[in-house]
Amino acid sequence: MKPVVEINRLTKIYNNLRGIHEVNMTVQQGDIYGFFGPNGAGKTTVMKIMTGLIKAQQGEVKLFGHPVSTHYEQAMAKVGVLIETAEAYSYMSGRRNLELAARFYPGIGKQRVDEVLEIVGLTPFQKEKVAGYSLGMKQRLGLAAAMLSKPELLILDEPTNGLDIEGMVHIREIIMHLAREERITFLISSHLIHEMELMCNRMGIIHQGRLVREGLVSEIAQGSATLEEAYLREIKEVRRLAAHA
Ligand SMILES: Nc1ncnc2c1ncn2[C@@H]1O[C@H](COP(=O)(O)OP(=O)(O)OP(=O)(O)O)[C@@H](O)[C@H]1O
Repeated sequence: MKPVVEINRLTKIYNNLRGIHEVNMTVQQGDIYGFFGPNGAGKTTVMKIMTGLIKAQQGEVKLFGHPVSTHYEQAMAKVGVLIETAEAYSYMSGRRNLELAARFYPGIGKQRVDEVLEIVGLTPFQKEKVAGYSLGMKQRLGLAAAMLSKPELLILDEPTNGLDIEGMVHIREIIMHLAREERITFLISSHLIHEMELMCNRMGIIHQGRLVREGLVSEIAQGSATLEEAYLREIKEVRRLAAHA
């Protein structure tokens, strides 16, 4: 089966010489893929290139077999995106925001708005202004907007960032429900290893702009008491090798 996401030798170096170097990643259909790394490791940069928000200097991203840089519309046709905190018009209701977003997609109407509100648990609050929403509710509204077009792949950058425990659990439950019931493939970035452990089947670890490990979460955690311990061991080894290079 063709991978849903293929990233090949992706490189982008900013003027300050930070960025990402030769990143290779593969997401298979049905994966909940955790893209894990500390603050500043390069997760958002990769995701912005993947979704055409910025350009790479080198390398390629293919979504459903289509290169993003040359065949953007085909590549993004079955993709929903939530990058950084979801932006919404705060003086409008949650529902009105979704209705406006739905106008971008031909054939997506009020019925789909009802469906996505239901999936993210915002039906009771749909008529309230977004200004009165909690951060968790705003994130769920962003997730609802990303789902409007019935995507087969959802790319979520730090979807639980800043949320309290209940907010995190709620987002996680929605993601796992969608993966199971609607067969949506997920690429989710996070700097919270516990989230990866609870939610993802496969993961990639990015460290200082380089993908240092990719594989099944169960494989990566093997031989360690926790995934956190496995990660720390991995990074120690990367630093040891770098010191001897
Ligand atoms: N527009 C920019 N100009 C210069 N440097 C940048 C820019 N965007 C990101 N960087 C740098 O590139 C590196 C990777 O940043 P990026 O935002 O991709 O990391 P991240 O893993 O998403 O971090 P976080 O978890 O904090 O969001 C960081 O060192 C960051 O400071």
